[in-house]
Amino acid sequence: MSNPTRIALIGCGAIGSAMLELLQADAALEIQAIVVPADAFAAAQATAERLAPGAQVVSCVPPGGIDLVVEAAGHAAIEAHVLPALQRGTPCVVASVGALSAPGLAEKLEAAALAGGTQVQLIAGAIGAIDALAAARVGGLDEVRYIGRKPPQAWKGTPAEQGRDLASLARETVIFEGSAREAATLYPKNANVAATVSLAGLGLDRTLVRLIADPAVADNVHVVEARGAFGSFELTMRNKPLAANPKTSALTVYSAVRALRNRVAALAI
Ligand SMILES: NC(=O)C1=CN([C@@H]2O[C@H](COP(=O)(O)OP(=O)(O)OC[C@H]3O[C@@H](n4cnc5c(N)ncnc54)[C@H](OP(=O)(O)O)[C@@H]3O)[C@@H](O)[C@H]2O)C=CC1
Ligand SMILES: O=C([O-])CC(=O)C(=O)O
Repeated sequence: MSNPTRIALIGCGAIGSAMLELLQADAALEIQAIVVPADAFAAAQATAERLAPGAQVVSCVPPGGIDLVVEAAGHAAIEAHVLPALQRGTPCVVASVGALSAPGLAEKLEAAALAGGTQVQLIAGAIGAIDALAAARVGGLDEVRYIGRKPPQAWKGTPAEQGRDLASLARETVIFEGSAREAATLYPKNANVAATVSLAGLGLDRTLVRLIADPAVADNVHVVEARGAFGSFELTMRNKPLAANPKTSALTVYSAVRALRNRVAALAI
């Protein structure tokens, strides 16, 4: 049997710890390091002892002995950890796709990957049909719309709280309408999907986004409507949120685990 792929996981929150739980079963994938800020060390150590006893908890991706980096931490972690890893030649898998809404960051990621002779992979995360959308782009797209609908509690700690009490919303309320770039910038923990849909499709500035707080739903509901030379599609996802973070859908965890498993699988799908 070949040596396992040695992984550095950035972030040990709702996504990171759920990934560790699932990856315990994968002999071909070995968590070598868990990268978290100093104030999250104790909690990450406790999680590592339970789910990845061989992993060291550190504040930076170790410069050697890592074959693959996976980010599940938030936008700031891209500049801090993903760019340097790419420059060193380590491939990276990224969940915080909304970070690419910052001017110049996509170009910096490409330049770092080119300099390191490696690749950065943006996962589909909480949304589906990214393969279909990216393929449809080849033939030309006319319009792509994305609607993100979540329960009011999922919008806590975001600009959606300005001028309204989320807890007392009686009916669905549009909290944002605009471009995917603005959505991903204003809602870094809630609009990664908006960025992913736009990067696969019409781009951050031409993708129309509506975000809704809806007391009538319990799931994170994502709708994509696309039209172009290929024809059209409408996609609705009703994702179960993670108990540890209602902003985040469980599918994001499965998408990240799938990305890692596909990197070592003899047959990938
Ligand atoms: N592509 C997609 O579909 C989706 C993407 N996401 C992205 O995934 C990210 C993580 O989600 P989730 O796990 O639910 O969030 P959590 O807040 O539960 O966990 C984030 C973790 O990352 C750590 N962290 C924060 N900043 C850094 C940093 N600079 N370096 C290393 N670790 C850091 C946090 O530490 P501490 O506790 O100290 O802050 C925490 O351990 C989100 O911020 C979002 O950007 C989320 C949902 C869907
Ligand atoms: O997990 C989800 O449902 C989507 C999400 O938070 C995001 O787009 O950032």
